[in-house]
Amino acid sequence: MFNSEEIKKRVGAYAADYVQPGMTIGIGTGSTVYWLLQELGNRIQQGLQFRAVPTSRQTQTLATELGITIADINNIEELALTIDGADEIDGSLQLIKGGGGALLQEKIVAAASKQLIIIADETKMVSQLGQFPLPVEVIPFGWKQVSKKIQQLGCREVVLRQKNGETFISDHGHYILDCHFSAIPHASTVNQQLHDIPGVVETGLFINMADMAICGYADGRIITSLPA
Ligand SMILES: O=C[C@H](O)[C@H](O)[C@H](O)COP(=O)(O)O
Repeated sequence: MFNSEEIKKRVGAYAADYVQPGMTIGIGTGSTVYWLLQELGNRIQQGLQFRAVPTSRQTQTLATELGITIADINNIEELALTIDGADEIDGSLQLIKGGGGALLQEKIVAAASKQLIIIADETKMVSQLGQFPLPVEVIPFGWKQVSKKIQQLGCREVVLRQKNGETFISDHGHYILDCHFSAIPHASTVNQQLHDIPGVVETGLFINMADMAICGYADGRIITSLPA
């Protein structure tokens, strides 16, 4: 049996096969993507050449250390593919993302990509989204007003994200509200309702964006799935 870190490592390495010479790709953020980056770093040593748009400062720093050529998204027509992690994945490959606070840049990069491949361990697969608190990125001004409006949508608790005893600030200078819905049966509707609240910058709901999920299991299986 494989432990959680080993599963992430195996899935990250597996997904590296999708990166072909000469591609310009998007690279996500998080502890699963960490292992993808390590494998891509190995392959660069063996001669693989590609360019990447990172989805966070954290990924940009690590990618640069590993010798990955960084591309500016504004100079690119379209990305061949993006590989990213997720916090929850349902059977239709609708996602909750943003546990690491990178949802805004991740969504922009995913939207600029022909294909979005999600890498995850089995704990991320759910029958319905919403157990994981939904991250919503908001501008700091008036965040309590925004929080009240989110509660009016049926969210039982909204928590201003903290890190090391201080308010978490995203790469783009925003706050993150972690929204405890318990269940999100109509994710597309909730996504739209959240976007309609003034002050909301982006939500962690990635609706109809993922083209494939690569999921690793403790027993060693790695299963790819397409939207149901
Ligand atoms: O903001 C973070 C991202 O959306 C991550 O992709 C997500 O939180 C999953 O990260 P991990 O692979 O560390 O569970």
